[in-house]
Amino acid sequence: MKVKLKRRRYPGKLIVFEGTDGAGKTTMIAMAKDYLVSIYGAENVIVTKQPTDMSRKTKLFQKMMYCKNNRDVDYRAMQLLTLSDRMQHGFEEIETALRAGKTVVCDRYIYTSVANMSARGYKNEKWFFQAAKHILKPDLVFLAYVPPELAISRIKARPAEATRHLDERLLKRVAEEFKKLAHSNGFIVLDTAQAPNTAYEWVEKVLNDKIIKEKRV
Ligand SMILES: Nc1ncnc2c1ncn2[C@@H]1O[C@H](COP(=O)(O)OP(=O)(O)OP(=O)(O)O)[C@@H](O)[C@H]1O
Ligand SMILES: Cc1cn([C@H]2C[C@H](O)[C@@H](COP(=O)(O)O)O2)c(=O)[nH]c1=O
Repeated sequence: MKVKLKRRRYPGKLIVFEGTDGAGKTTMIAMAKDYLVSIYGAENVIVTKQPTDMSRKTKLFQKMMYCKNNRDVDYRAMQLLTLSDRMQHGFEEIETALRAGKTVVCDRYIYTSVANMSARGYKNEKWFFQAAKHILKPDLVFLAYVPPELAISRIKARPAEATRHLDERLLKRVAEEFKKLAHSNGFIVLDTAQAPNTAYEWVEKVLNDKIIKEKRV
C-alpha cells in the first residue's frame, strides 16, 4: 500500500530508518550520523526519534509495549496518540530543522504505525490515512531488514528487554508488512543480517547518491 504523505521541498533533508525491533536501526543510524556529521558538521545533523516521550511515557504506550496479549490494547487508540505526537514533532522539530537546511535522521516514522496496524488486522482505516496526509514525506527511507527469527534472537539477548513479553507471531507479521511497504513506497532495503560494516556500506552509497550529491549542487 502506498502511503500518501505531505510533499514539501526544504533546504534540508529528512532521512528515516524503519524496521522491526532488533533489525538494526539504532546501529545503522549511529554509523550514518557519524558520516553525515563528517560532511555537514555536528550542528547541521539532527538525530531524532518518533514518537517522542510525550506518547512513549503514557500508560497506553507502556501497556502496548508490555501487555501479554496485543488484543488488550485498541491499536486505534495507540494510533490517535502517536499520530498527534508525530504531527507536532514534525511541525516543531523536523520541519524547523529542514527549513534551516539541516539534515534530520529519524528513528521510526509513520510507517511503523502502518506496519503495526496492518499486522494487527486493522485493514480499513481511512481516517488514519486521511490524517497521515498532514505528515511530511521523507526524502529517503531505509528499511533495516533481518529474518524475524534473527530479530527475535537479538531482542532476547538484551538484558533490558528481559521483562518484555515478545509476541513472536506479531513480530513476523510486522516484518512482512514492512516488506510490503518497502516495495510500494520505494524504501531502500538494507540486509542487516550481514555484519554492521557490510550492511552500512550500502547506506553510505545511497546517502552519497541521493542526499549528499543532490545537496551539494
Ligand atoms: N548488520 C547489522 N546492523 C545492525 N545491527 C546489527 C547488525 N549485525 C548485528 N547487529 C546487532 O543487532 C542488535 C540489534 O540492533 P539495534 O539495537 O541497532 O536494533 P534496532 O532495530 O534499533 O532495535 P530496537 O528497535 O528494538 O531498539 C545489536 O546488538 C547490533 O549490534
Ligand atoms: C513507535 C511505535 C512503536 N510501536 C511498537 C513497535 C515496537 O514493537 C515497539 C517498540 O518500539 P521502539 O521504537 O523500538 O521502542 O512498539 C508501535 O506499534 N507503534 C509506534 O508508533
